[in-house]
Amino acid sequence: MNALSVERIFKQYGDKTAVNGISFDVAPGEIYGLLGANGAGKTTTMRMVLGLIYPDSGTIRYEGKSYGKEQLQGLGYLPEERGLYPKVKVSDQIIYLAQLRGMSRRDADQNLRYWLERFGVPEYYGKKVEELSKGNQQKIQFIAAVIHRPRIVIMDEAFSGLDPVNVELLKSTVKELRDSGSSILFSTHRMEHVEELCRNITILHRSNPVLQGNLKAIKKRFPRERIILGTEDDVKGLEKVGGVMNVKRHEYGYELLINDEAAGRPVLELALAQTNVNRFEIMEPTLNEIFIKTVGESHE
Ligand SMILES: Nc1ncnc2c1ncn2[C@@H]1O[C@H](COP(=O)(O)OP(=O)(O)OP(=O)(O)O)[C@@H](O)[C@H]1O
Repeated sequence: MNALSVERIFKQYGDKTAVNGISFDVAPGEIYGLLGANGAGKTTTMRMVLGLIYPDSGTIRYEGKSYGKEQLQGLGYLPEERGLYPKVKVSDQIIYLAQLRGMSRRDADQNLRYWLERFGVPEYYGKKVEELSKGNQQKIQFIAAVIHRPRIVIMDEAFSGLDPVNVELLKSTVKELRDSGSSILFSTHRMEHVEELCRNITILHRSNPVLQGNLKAIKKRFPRERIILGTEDDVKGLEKVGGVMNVKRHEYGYELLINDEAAGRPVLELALAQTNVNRFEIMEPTLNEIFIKTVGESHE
């Protein structure tokens, strides 16, 4: 059974449609990517999933059931706008939040200590939030979202404002949550994070779902338009090969834009006839390229 099933949800604010009939399913132990430009409808969708606002129509099911107290306790939320109390001690507010979600004080305390250790900051237990840097406050916000071991975690821009070391730390934690069976609905503008974490995605554009499905399958549907050619020396005549649209010289060799994958073989043969080739790859489109194409095209 799906952890989360969203079926044709709509949300209107006055005459502005914020979410126009989006459906998707998230399996247990899956990280699902919700993508879209600013204002596309991601946060509104997440708020509906969280039960903070109601859809005008459509249904949301949590492990097959509709929203109730038990579902609320099974949800965790990392909001885009961080919402901790600056003057309150980390331990007081995290334990309070965990208790609101049905956890005993003792378990909450134990979990909080585990997570602070996990993030390498056990000394924050007794500190006020305002005493921590922005990035470290974010770790505490992350702990607030997962302290009660929710089965479904909703993360809006989970890694924004973090340095690269802490991005890696939180990323590994998100994978750990997934591997322990939690389902994660994940929104971000950082496509490389989606490529690394998400199995299935929805791209929203101006409130509408415009591209949806398994990320690997989506990538197969888009043509390969780039060749990476690693060479030791110059290669002459690459721009004359049929199907080659553009040739860029880099430190490592060449990057070629092509309009036909069949250009690959003659490009490789031409290079091999002139020098050693240490890398040759007809690249899959990146999610970033797919995103720009999709959103650009439907914009037109
Ligand atoms: N409470 C509200 N009242 C009126 N309009 C709203 C409200 N909430 C959202 N909207 C509108 O709905 C649309 C979708 O907004 P939403 O915040 O869901 O986008 P988003 O994809 O999360 O954007 P971002 O990436 O900038 O966070 C926007 O046009 C926004 O202005």
